[in-house]
Amino acid sequence: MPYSRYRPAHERVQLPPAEREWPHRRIEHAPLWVPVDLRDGNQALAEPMDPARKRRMFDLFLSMGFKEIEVGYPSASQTDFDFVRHLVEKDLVPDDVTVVVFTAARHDLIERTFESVAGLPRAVVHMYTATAPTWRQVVLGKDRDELRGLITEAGRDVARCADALPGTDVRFEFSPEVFNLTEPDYVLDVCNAMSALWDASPGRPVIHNLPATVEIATPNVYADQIEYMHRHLDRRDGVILSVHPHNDRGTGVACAELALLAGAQRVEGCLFGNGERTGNVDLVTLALNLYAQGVDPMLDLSDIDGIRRTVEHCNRIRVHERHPYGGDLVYTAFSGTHQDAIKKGLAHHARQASELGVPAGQAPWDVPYLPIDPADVGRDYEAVIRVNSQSGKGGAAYMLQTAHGLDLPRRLQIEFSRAVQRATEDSGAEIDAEELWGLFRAEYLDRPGVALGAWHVTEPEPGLHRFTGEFRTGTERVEHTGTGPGPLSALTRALARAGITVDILDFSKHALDRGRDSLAVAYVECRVEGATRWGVGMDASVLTASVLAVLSAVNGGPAGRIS
Ligand SMILES: CC(=O)SCCNC(=O)CCNC(=O)[C@H](O)C(C)(C)COP(=O)(O)OP(=O)(O)OC[C@H]1O[C@@H](n2cnc3c(N)ncnc32)[C@H](O)[C@@H]1OP(=O)(O)O
Ligand SMILES: CC(C)C(=O)C(=O)O
Ligand SMILES: [Mg+2]
Repeated sequence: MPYSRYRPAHERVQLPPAEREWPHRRIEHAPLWVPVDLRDGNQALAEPMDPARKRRMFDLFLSMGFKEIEVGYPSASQTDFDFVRHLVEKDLVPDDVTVVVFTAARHDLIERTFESVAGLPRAVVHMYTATAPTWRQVVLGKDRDELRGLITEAGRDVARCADALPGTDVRFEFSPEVFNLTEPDYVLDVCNAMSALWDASPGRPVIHNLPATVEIATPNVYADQIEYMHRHLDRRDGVILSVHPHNDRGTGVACAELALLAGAQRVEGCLFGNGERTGNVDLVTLALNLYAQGVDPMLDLSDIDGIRRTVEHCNRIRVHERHPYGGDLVYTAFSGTHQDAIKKGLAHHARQASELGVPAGQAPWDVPYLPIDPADVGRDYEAVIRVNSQSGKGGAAYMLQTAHGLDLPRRLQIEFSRAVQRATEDSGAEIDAEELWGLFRAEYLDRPGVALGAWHVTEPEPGLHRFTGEFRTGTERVEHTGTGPGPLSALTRALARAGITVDILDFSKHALDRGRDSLAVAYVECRVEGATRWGVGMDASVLTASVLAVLSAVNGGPAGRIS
């Protein structure tokens, strides 16, 4: 591969003088978020959104709490123009929301843009022109001064059109497209010229949006470029410094975050990172990254699957299973040690919440392998742990616990996990909660072998129990009696008389759910004919569950013979 054709970023970008405070800063509040899905995202779709899909996306933005929304490039297509008119004529823009319309720096396109917003109380007109050397020379055919002239002339057009639209409070946005490949002194000069022309002031700030149109360097370089602008822009308190990262190197999110450290106040991006080539920066990830640091993201992401469904419907592109925060698999652990840690972490979290006397959803979050509580974004815990051949004891135990209320003793978890591993290795597939339950039943509850007919336990004197019952295998039936200090020891004596030697090593039981009619489950670890294994019994009566558990252990090995 001819890698030497490519130049490193430091040869392509004139780096600004190094004045950097951004490495020492922290992001302590959310920036102004601006979704550009209806423009930048839409222009990258094989099948651009029709009016119905555009409307659905717009309504989603409102429900999530966006206050500034880029709604299209109305001079470029009739669909975009009509969509802006639809918003105006149906009065669909709430009082606290401002729409942004996008235009190139061309007189005819600017005029058409203003036609589209007539009747809106507020709008941002966003004008762009590429400023980087290759674009100047190859695309626009202009030198630095000529291009500056073209931009300022179009800026005057924009201001004139705004004056001619008295009912609409127009604010201005300028994007030096490919800012990140433009010489710092040149782009600073052009932006300052626009601030002067549009009279940027705190009461009517101008937005300077500095795109990494094509990502070409590590995020620290973008941060340096943004900090340089932040420090040197004229009328800084009359400028909203905005960023617009793309994701060509896969570091769009990092660029946006470092840019915020470097002084950016506003971020343009798309939900789940749709957009040209590898996409615009993903606003969902950015917002939830803040959330995961304890910062209010100022967006409602509590139904992430609903948001994802709408975005997938509108874009006709699916969100990847591993996509941060929203993918199907991102709150799921398959591997044994992760499952074990999550299971312990969730139990610890529940205990902490009850010690603090707060609901689990309010208690501080510190669960291994889960950066946020899946419930906060509308995910449930059931999907957190899934079982395949790489899963250990914890995963299967967690699934039996959440789906069926079973609290398996640790050594039983280990024993059952071997059966799970055999089953999943044979199939090569994942096992779902229903299949796991079927396997558990077959392994412990429905074991063939010795069964019990009629039986009863009496306590002829305190501390002495007598078990009498009919043991059956196939057509054989024998009745035996045994006595012992407890009902189970009496049972083991009766079994010994039937020719089966059983020692009880461990025993535990619990109710399956609260309430008087609930089932009881008993777990018993036995040495049967010299081999140690577990049995499980389930019944409305604790005693019956315990007796069945012993028989389950008996039946766990080679078929027992009774005599
Ligand atoms: C990074 C970004 O996302 S930028 C936004 C890109 N989005 C889009 O292009 C989507 C919609 N665009 C379109 O539908 C069309 O490009 C239109 C309708 C806007 C213009 O179409 P046309 O007039 O046919 O021009 P076309 O797109 O072929 O070429 C662009 C022309 O505008 C010039 N131009 C490009 N960008 C700009 C700009 N920001 N400001 C002024 N002129 C520009 C080019 O130099 C070229 O001029 P030339 O014809 O004299 O060589
Ligand atoms: C803001 C505009 C010009 C843009 O989409 C880009 O540069 O990526
Ligand atoms: Mg873009």
